[in-house]
Amino acid sequence: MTNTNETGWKLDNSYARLPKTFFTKLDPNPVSSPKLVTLNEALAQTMGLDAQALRSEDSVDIFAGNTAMEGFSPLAQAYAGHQFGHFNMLGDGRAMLLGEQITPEGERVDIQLKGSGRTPYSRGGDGRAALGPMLREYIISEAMHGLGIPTTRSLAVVTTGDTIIRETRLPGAVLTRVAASHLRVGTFQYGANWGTAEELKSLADYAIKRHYPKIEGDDGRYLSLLKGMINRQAKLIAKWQMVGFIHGVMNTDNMTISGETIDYGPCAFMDTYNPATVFSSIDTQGRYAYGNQPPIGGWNLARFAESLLALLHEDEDEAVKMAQDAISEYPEIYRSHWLAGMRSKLGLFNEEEQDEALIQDLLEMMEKHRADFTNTFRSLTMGKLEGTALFGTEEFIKWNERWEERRSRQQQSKEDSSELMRRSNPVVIPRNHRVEEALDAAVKNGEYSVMERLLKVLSKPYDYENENEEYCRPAPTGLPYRTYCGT
Ligand SMILES: Nc1ncnc2c1ncn2[C@@H]1O[C@H](COP(=O)(O)OP(=O)(O)OP(=O)(O)O)[C@@H](O)[C@H]1O
Ligand SMILES: [Mg+2]
Repeated sequence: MTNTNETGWKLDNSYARLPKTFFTKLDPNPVSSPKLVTLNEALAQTMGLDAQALRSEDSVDIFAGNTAMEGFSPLAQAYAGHQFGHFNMLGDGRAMLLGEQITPEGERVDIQLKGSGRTPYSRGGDGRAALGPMLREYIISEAMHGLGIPTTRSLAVVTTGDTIIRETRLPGAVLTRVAASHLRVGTFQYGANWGTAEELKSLADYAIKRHYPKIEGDDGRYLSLLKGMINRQAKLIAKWQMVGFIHGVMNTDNMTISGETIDYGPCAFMDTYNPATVFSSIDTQGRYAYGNQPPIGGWNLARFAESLLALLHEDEDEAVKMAQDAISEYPEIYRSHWLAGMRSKLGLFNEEEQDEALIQDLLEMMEKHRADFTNTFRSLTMGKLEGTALFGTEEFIKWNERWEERRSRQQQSKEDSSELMRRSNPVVIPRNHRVEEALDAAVKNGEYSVMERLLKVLSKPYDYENENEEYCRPAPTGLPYRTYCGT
């Protein structure tokens, strides 16, 4: 047990007060020689934690799961999930929830270790994680935060000193993840399938209290929870589409109730615009391709709705009807978030009926001419029409005239419109080859400066003052980029 007062930990564990079916308490699961390799000082500060104290041996032992914090017993959460459409019992097979930090702002955030060893939900797995994938999660989640997209955060990575065995032998690591919570659609699916109606109700009320407090105590709160989730997920997925983020494994256990992006396993950012883009080596059917993310979000929300049926109405037919009515609104809700995002990317404030056609026409040309997604919008923002064959084509020149005309048909000035574009079109994204370069240096050579530099650039992705040209270039063409779940 470690006394943690000096560090600034102010922990609670409200999750442990839920019915016991939702978790299993765990003992620490020590690793041989933990070493802190990266610490998110800015995040630590917003959480009321002292960065210096977090570097101490005692803190590193906490990050490694070697010791528990005073008065707290960690736990593994139970959940289920549809993985590539197939329903399974899952749960934290390689993670433990340490507790919830109450920040100086009064917010409650989960502190969870990922890669911390076997749990009762590990099935055949070793409960461990490799250094590369944990650093990758750190980089991409922090990049998402920089982009202004709701996401779990990364506080620290420690190496364990132990080797883990995958296709090769790899250095083991533990990531400390910070999240609004780790409640997933899969947590509700677990509650609906393996819990009693009362237990499911406790879970739903708990989720409402943490994430939808405005509806707490309302009579129709479970339907409001469903509608709130539909809106948050529609908004989240629209934001992913705006920056070309491909999650890669949108199973229902990887969709949060808070509306944060979670699980940075096989995700990656699209370079050349093509809705069929898939990076994950296991997604052979393209289920989670860029262009499929919006409908898959709807599919997952339908699974969430199913898990709530018992709470929606005592009459089953009535409950099904309520769920269906809510779910049927998702496509339109998503579309309005997507349109709003795309209008901003094109510097448009007001709404005109022809806007969707204007946007679709640009996207179609980008696909045809294999234009880089991020750099096309960056060039449009800067008014520097170079860098892609698209800009030289007659069809683009015509489109450009239409766009200019459309921009002039609004009250706001051209300068305001450009400013909106600068806020909506990132200059830098975590380019796949840049991420790989940073990981290579860290994992193979223990050299973290490449990653630190990358993180710094990614923390200000809309900074048009420093163009960071070398971080903007797409990968040299070669083999298609492949990602792996990293389990
Ligand atoms: N090495 C492992 N040992 C035991 N269980 C594992 C291991 N890797 C993954 N799992 C479990 O397999 C399931 C699906 O894994 P998935 O890749 O979605 O999650 P994850 O990356 O481990 O975690 P998270 O969703 O929390 O980011 C989860 O229940 C996870 O805990
Ligand atoms: Mg997962």
